[in-house]
Amino acid sequence: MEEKIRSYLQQYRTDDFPFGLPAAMNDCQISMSGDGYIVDANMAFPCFTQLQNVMEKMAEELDINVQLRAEIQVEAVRNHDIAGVKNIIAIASGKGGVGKSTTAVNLALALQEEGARVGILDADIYGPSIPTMLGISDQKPGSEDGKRMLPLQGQGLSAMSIGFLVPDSQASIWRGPMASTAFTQLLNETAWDDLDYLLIDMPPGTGDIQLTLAQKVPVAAACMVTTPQDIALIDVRKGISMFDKVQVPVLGVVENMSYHLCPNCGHESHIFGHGGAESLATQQQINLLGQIPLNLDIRLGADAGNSPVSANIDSDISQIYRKIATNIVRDLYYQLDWRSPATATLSITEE
Ligand SMILES: Nc1ncnc2c1ncn2[C@@H]1O[C@H](COP(=O)(O)OP(=O)(O)OP(=O)(O)O)[C@@H](O)[C@H]1O
Repeated sequence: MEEKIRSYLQQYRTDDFPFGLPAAMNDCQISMSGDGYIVDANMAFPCFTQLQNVMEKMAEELDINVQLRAEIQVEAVRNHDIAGVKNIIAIASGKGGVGKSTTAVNLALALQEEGARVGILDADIYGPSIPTMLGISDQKPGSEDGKRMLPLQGQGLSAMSIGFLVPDSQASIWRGPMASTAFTQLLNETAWDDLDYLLIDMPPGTGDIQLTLAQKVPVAAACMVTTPQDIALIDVRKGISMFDKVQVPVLGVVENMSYHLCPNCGHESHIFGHGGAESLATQQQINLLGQIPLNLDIRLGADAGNSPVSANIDSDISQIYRKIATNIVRDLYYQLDWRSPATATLSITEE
């Protein structure tokens, strides 16, 4: 039976496991326990939900009892010297107000639910909103060694923001170079605690500050957040070309406020237009990583520092964010991790 289980995992194919399960695993041990089996899976990217789905299908198809014990062991896809962080992912938008910060926080929490150690860095020097969204705006970071600040903890995430350090009114008068210096200090002088992923909530837009940040920070990849509206989509194109300039791969686009689902009758209305992000993704040859509805719980959660992702991990909203979060780290692994079977190997032979 152990062989059957291995072969099932080898042949299993979905978007998350396009080369079968072993290609996404660091290790897999199968043992017998009572009248069933235990699968100890060590995965290369966080994907608890998808893995659980595989196990349930396998139990049904092979007609066996299976218990899953999963661990996540992520590696850095890019070399850098930011201590305590493996991979940095920029969450960016071409324009303000599309829900970038809300999306960044909820994706960070979703990644955490999927098994990763996650942090979030608020690069929005002029309008830091992460402290409020995590419900920790009244806290101040401490330090153990007098050199590096300890990140604050909000809903399990390690967080750092200029909002913890100076009043809003003070940061808003800083000029570009001062703002980007403040940001690089926040990144370098925080004692990040062995994070698999650090999500950076980028300032909206594609001006000088954004370009400097994209250049200075060793970002593994970026994700763009947009609404389906034309004007927001035009700005996304600018964002993609900004990251292209500094050779940061853009994994894809997340469409926020994509549709509204009527809580009474279930009718889906496309308030800000329909299909925009999908056609943009096709044109720009990037992935549509997912679509998030306009939802009252998302707005209330962001205001109250109580995200719907962690408030109810089985809710539809939570599942949407968790799938998008897995799509992002999955693509990071398959497209950029040197250990991934999809990463080309280059061999040079001497004539
Ligand atoms: N999917 C959603 N459903 C309902 N409300 C949302 C959703 N996404 C974001 N919001 C709300 O939209 C407003 C703007 O969101 P947010 O602050 O995240 O935008 P932003 O793009 O980061 O803005 P800025 O450009 O100022 O940094 C907030 O009130 C937030 O609660």
